[in-house]
Order: sequence, then C-alpha cells, then structure tokens
Amino acid sequence: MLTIDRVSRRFGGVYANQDVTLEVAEGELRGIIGPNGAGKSTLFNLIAGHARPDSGAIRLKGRRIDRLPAHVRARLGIGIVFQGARTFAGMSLLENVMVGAHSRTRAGLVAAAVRPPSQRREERRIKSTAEECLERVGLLEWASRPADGLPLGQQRRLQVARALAGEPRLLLLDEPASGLRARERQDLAQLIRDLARSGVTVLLVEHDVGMVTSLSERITVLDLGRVIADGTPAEVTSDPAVVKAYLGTGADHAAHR
Ligand SMILES: Nc1ncnc2c1ncn2[C@@H]1O[C@H](COP(=O)(O)OP(=O)(O)OP(=O)(O)O)[C@@H](O)[C@H]1O
Repeated sequence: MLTIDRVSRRFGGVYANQDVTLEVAEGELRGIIGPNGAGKSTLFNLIAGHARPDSGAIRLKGRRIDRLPAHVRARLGIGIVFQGARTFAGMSLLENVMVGAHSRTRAGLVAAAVRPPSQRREERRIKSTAEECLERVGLLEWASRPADGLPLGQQRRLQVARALAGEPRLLLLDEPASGLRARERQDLAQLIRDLARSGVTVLLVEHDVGMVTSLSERITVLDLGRVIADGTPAEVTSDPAVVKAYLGTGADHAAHR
C-alpha cells in the first residue's frame, strides 16, 4: 500500500528524517513511536505532501507520490489528522465535516457558498457523506450543534470525521490521544480499531505507548530521524535500542519518577 524508500529530509543541518524505509500493507494499523523530535510529524508531512523529501521515494500502491502536491495526494486517498488540529468555531459539527468533503471537490469551499442550483445535488451528496462520517465517529446526534466548546475527546473524533470525509484509503493520525482523559482515550482507541477493521489503512503516531502497543500489529520506532526498530509490539518494546532511546528523554525520566 505505502512504501517509503530511503527517505531523507533535512532542516538546516538537522536530519529530521534520515534514510527512512518502511512498508505498510493494505489494511494494516501501524504504530509509529519515538521520543520528542524523532521525526514522526516530519514523516507524516512527507507522506501527505506538506513537505518534500530531499532524497528517497514514497509510493502509494506502486505509484510515486513524493513530488505531488498535497491536494492531489488527498485525492489519491491519503487523509491526515494533524497534531493539535483545531475545529472551526462558529460552525456546526456537520459544517466542520463538510469542509473536509469540499476540499475534495473541484469547486472548493468558497465556491460552495455561492453554489448555483445545478450543483445542489452535489451539495446534498456532500451533506450525506458528512453525516455518514459523523455517524462513524459517534457524533451524528450532535450534527447541528456548534463546534465551540466541544470537549477535547469529541473534538478529536470530529477531526477524524473531517478526514474521513475525504474518503481516505490511508489515514495518518498524529498524536490523536494527546491531552485526552482515560475514558476518551479508550473510546478513541476503539474508533481507530473500527476504522482499521473497515479497511482503512492507519498510521498512528502516538506518545501513549500503551495505546500504540494495544492497537498495532507492527510498530516502527524512530529516533533522531532514523528507524531504529520495526516489528511486533513485543519485539520493539523489548529491543535494547528502543529502551535506550526512551531512557534518554525527559518524558521517560518523568515516567520513572
Ligand atoms: N519546519 C521545520 N523547520 C526546522 N526544523 C524542523 C522543522 N520541522 C521539524 N524540524 C526538526 O526536525 C526534527 C524532527 O521533528 P518532528 O516534529 O518531525 O519530530 P516528532 O517526532 O514529530 O516530535 P514530537 O514527538 O515532539 O512531535 C526536530 O529536530 C525538529 O526540530
């Protein structure tokens, strides 16, 4: 499904990704972990098209995509939920999701506001797609409520719904559980599991290692821009290089207190 072949990306003198190689099978739920600054978000940006690699190749179902703009990659089936993504206040939940669907249409969001009657059918289609997406994340009953003041757990689900409106085959989730309470985390984990079961290939970047190990079949570990381990949750969590990488971080010191 997704092949990343010796991809490197530098910012100034720093390698954010260096010779990163990984392969993700169709329908897989792959966890990606690593200490702060390991290069996880950079890797997502390279896959989704918000950054270009300096070298190496990225292929989606065999097709080279690393030089394509982000909106073309979205049309090819790559969806992303950015780290700390915000909802649009002043819009309803449904409208928030419809924005995601419009980004896939030719007309785009601005034109959507002045859509002539001939395009109303497309409008209805987008609305029903958005409603389906809200249903998938369990928010349909609140479709018409404003997004303002939505609890964080529901905001994350709304962002997932917005990404789903683009009908992704590959969904990149960047730290979707950060800041969530235990119950919200469990609900989100179940949602991610359901998405993968429905056939969406999922790449999950998450600091909550427990969540990643419980969800993923395989985990790729990055440290200082490089892949330092790749295997089953049991393999990577017992890998000395992984243990060492985590011991070097402030987060891990905190965990050991
Ligand atoms: N746009 C940028 N300009 C300069 N340096 C950058 C940029 N984006 C990332 N970096 C650097 O690249 C490295 C990898 O950053 P990245 O955000 O990809 O790591 P991460 O694993 O997602 O970290 P975190 O877990 O803290 O979100 C870091 O050293 C970071 O400072």
